[in-house]
Amino acid sequence: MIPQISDLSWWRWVKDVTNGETKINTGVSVVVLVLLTYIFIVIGRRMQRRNNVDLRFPPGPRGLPLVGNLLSIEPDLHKYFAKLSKIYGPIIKLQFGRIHVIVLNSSSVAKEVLRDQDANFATRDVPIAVLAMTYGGKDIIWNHCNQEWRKLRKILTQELLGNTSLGSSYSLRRSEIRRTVKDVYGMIGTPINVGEQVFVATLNVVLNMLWGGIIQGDERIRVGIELRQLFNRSTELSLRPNISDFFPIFRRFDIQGIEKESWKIFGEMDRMFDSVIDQHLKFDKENSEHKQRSGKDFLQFLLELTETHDVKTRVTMTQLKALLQNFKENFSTKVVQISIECSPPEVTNGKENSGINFSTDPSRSTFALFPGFILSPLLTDLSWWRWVKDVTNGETKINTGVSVVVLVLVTYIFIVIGRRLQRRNNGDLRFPPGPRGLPLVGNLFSIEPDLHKYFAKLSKIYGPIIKLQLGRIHVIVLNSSSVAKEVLRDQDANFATRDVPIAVLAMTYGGKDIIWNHCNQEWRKLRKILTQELLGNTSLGSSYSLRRSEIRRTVKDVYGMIGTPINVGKQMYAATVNVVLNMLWGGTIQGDDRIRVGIEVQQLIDEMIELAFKPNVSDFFPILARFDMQGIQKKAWKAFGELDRVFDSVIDQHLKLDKENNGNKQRRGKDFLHLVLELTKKHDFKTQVTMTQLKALLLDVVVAGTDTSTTTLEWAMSEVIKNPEVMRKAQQELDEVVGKNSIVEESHMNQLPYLEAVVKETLRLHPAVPLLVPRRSITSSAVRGYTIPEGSRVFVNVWAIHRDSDAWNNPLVFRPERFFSSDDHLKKYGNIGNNFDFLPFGSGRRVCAGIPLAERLLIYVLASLLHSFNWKLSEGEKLDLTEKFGVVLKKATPLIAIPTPRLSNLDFY
Ligand code: HEM
Repeated sequence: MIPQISDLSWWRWVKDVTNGETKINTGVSVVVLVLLTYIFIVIGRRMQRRNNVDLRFPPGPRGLPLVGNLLSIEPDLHKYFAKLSKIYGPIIKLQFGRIHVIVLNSSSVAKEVLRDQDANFATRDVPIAVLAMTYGGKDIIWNHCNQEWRKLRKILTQELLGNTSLGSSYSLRRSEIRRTVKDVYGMIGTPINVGEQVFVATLNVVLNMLWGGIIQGDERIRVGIELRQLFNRSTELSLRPNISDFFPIFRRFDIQGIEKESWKIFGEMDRMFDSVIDQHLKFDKENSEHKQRSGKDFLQFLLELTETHDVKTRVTMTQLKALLQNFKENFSTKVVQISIECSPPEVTNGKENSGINFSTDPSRSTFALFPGFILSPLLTDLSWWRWVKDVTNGETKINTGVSVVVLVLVTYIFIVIGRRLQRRNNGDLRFPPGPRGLPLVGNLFSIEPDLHKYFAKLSKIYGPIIKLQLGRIHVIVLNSSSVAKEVLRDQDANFATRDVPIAVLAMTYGGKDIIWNHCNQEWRKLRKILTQELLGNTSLGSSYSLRRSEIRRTVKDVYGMIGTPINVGKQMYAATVNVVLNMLWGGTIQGDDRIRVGIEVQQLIDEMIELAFKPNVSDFFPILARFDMQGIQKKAWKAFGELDRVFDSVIDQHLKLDKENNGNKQRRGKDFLHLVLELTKKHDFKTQVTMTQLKALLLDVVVAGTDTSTTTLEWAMSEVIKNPEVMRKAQQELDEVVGKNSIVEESHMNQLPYLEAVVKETLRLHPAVPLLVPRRSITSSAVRGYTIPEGSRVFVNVWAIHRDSDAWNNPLVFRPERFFSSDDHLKKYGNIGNNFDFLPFGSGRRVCAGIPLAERLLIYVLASLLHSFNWKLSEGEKLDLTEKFGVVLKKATPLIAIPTPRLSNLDFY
């Protein structure tokens, strides 16, 4: 691709040829450039659209270019959507400008979205006007599903609207309701505006609960009226369709003045809240010794929370005011009017539409000012277009040549200006800092192969959170434990999906496994099966014999090579793969057959991991995906097909064996395959597993479990050999716990704290997955005050966090003892995933699902090798600890070491 761009010979024809000189013909070049750009954009969009066809969007009416369905929607949206659903079915898609709109019209699809995929749909799309009026969307209604939202919601539902609190504010409600009844009684026999009466009563009740403890009488009524006006204006503005929402590039023009008006209302409302708060604080100061006297209203309660030192409940002044804002729904006239409309006819004395019919009065309808009405004059009045007429002969015929050029130029200018504006707008959003990239490719050409080190280097310049642009992908890298905590704990739900590379999609049954699935019901089910059914204590206990036999075989194999240099990594790899495969289907295939299948699976998995993480142009520029320029997708499909056939054949063997041994199933011992095949026969939707899901599960265990464990073991052996004192202490512990007249069993694991510390220290200094498995942000959010755009690929640089000298003493030194010392952070260790200085298995809901097996396996293998043998390097050999970056951080050169036996009883080998 690069040579083609730099070879500009094709460009030379643009030279001015009329006088034979080599000067560039500027006029022609500009037109050609514009035309090419236009053609490129049109083709790009076509291809993207074709690609999207594969995605299969929900059906819906076709829209116009640019505006989509904006001009065809009807004012009563709810009825319009219901009408469409009769044609297109219960789930429909429309396009409002740049916004994809999805409408769910039946309870079953609503259930799928609101219950099964709740986490994915739990944020809101904040209109620009609302953003201005809600402290940047910091209230409960508009906030993302983050820690702040959780805290505010908890305060509202448990503290303010909890049973006790509501009970104690009953007198405030009662007095207002009684007053309303009295007011109505004063008007009996005469027509009254019921909506107005209900509204005043509601307003007074809510204000009394909010700050009735301090502000009373006329002052409260004045504040109430003012607030009511402000709230009504703000509700009207936030619901008014805004061109800036549909076409974000127009935002800076604020064509309808909605944003300006919103800021004005917000300013007035904020001042009003400030004044009420000031009155409260003043009152508190003056009556400091009699605080209880006036009873606790909500505001007083919230103000106390601003002073608490407990971060879990402390609220900032902004959050307090955002919470007060949320009571505005109680003031909305809309609510009252709807309730009246829904009342039986006798309430309104049989008169329909008594001036307050919300849905049929277009002047009051929310959608009366829909952009269709704003855009249509512009689009229908085409007089501005008439100058394109051919004026040379006075006729009114359109001059096609001129029109095409003008159209192309206008489109081009429009696109360029649009992009500029968007870029400037993005400036307001304040993305995390990072190195400047080139147009189109971003930072693709400046990244270095050892990504973890490159990111760590950048973080020294730009700080703990950085942004890069790789083609079309926004890449966010978190390099410190505190930002990692903000993302993986505080905003876990928003970062709990993964960005699936195209090759992975091909190799994981369309991303249907645990690792790559979205955070949906399928993922939850498979994860539960893996962690509870397959890796639960009982199941792991009953598969111990399968692990034990493999480890004993490895010890025997090593014994066969004593005194000679052996490739430790290779041995570890064979041991781990055999253990994992034995647990997967050791009860099904045995002997040579299992070894043959093992080798085949090993090769395929190696190939698949390499393909999955190879930089792929199709990932960086999705419109090029259909060309598969590097042939990665093709290779991925091939490898996947082969592995799928292996899985099918093992499953077939299992089913055949089942048939042959009908009624005698227990004989074989329960391997994973047996357990999951049982689940395919279930009729309970919650636990039933399809064949595809079964194979996706097998795939995950092999992919996630083998390379990570092998690599960690090779690093651990390297560090132990490099630090003889560590080897001595570990062996001493083994001799004390196991003794030299016995062999290591898994039951010893809990009594080997030093060896456990060796494993932890290995995972700290050489985290197997140095950047975790990248996450993807579901919606735009703020981290450390920076905007993380929706759909960003997020890397957590665990390698850098584990070497941070603020968290670790002498971080580059291998010292297992630090896990016992009180001065190092890891005295807290034990809570994997909660200590953000130590994240070898990640954290949050996507934390590694294989921790119980990984822990057992790592300590058990290491203990067996150190208990049975002494290890040293060959004479003159130097230990090379250079890393080789990949999704799994391996040793660049294999560890070659010589084992010598430690146990005198040959039966132990
Ligand atoms: C030394 C051993 C291992 C290490 C260091 C390790 C590390 C990790 C890491 C860092 C992640 C990503 C977590 C995140 O995004 O926050 C992960 C995910 C995962 N690991 Fe492991 N892992 C190991 C062993 C295993 C084993 C033995 C299994 C299976 C039996 C396994 C199964 C998984 C699965 C299924 C996921 C995806 C979880 C999800 O996305 O919900 N891992 N692992």
